[in-house]
Amino acid sequence: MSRRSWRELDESDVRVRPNRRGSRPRSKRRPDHADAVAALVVGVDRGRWTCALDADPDQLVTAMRARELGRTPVVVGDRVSLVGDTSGAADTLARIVRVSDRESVLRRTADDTDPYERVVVANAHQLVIVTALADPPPRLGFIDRCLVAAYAGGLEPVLCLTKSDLASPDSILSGYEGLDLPVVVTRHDTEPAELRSRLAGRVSALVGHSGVGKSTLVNHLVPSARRATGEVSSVGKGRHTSTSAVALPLEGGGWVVDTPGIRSFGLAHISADDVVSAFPGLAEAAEECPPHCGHLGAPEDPGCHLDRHVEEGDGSQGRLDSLRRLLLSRAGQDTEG
Ligand SMILES: Nc1nc2c(ncn2[C@@H]2O[C@H](COP(=O)(O)OP(=O)(O)OP(=O)(O)O)[C@@H](O)[C@H]2O)c(=O)[nH]1
Ligand SMILES: [Zn+2]
Repeated sequence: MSRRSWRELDESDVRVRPNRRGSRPRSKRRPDHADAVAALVVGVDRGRWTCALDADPDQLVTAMRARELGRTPVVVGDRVSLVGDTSGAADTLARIVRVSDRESVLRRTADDTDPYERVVVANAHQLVIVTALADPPPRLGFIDRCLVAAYAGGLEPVLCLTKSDLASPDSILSGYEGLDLPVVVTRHDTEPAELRSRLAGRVSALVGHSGVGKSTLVNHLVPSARRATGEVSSVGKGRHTSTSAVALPLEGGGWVVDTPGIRSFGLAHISADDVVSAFPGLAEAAEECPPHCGHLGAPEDPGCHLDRHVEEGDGSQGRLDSLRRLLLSRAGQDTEG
């Protein structure tokens, strides 16, 4: 069975210019950029990329994309090579000449203003799904869609349940027992120590609907970021309206990537097998399934081997149920996301 991996789904791959047979070689030799320096993209704004040299938050440089890259997407989290003026001094501009292969990709979904699914964060190790326990009430469909996006994109999901002063996490927790999903519970008046230790030294993308307390959380984690929260309302200090991702440095190492405006994920291109492959044990069992099995079980997939696998005592029913709920959310049967 051939499994597509997120690597093959990377949009930068499909945009590679075809090597037209018979076209004359370019007269100008491509520079090899032996003097290029490594940097991490931490922000993108209208054709300018903010890059941290050697991923050091104290060495920020503004860069443009070198012409030779064409329209190669460069997003927050990308590891790039810079040439030119990398002093970071005011009004200087370095050039991005290379984008490294991505270790993971988080895509936002296509919408009315942009019909393409696009990678919004590259190379994040984890996806922190921020959900309030109340006000606004939790949306399980959103969590499920985030999980699918994380598994398919090569990120480890972490569920962060906020506003625990308003409601208990118990019922939500029971809904995710079947998954090996780390859960942290937070509230605004308490230091998020457990979350902080999960983020240390890693790149973590934070996603969540408006009002769940994501900015409050980010301000705990990165006080210098001063993300606008729901309480800020005075004119001129309004809530941030930026819709692009930004990486904020954690003290002691690691980055949190805030993703304002990104509320749903591109799942259209994700196959059932992409999701199943994130479930060790079930993934191997699925190799016994008939061709093109969607793994939903009867009536859709009556021959799915996963049912037999669990009946024979080799896997837990709860875990299979969780997997199937995710497969359904991928198939668009849940539209909350
Ligand atoms: N009771 C309670 N309220 C909280 C908690 N965390 C945040 N809030 C409040 O919830 C509201 C929304 O918080 P924000 O941090 O702005 O939420 P957000 O997810 O960043 O929302 P956007 O800025 O719209 O993206 C604010 O009024 C916060 O004060 C919490 O743990 N408990
Ligand atoms: Zn199957």
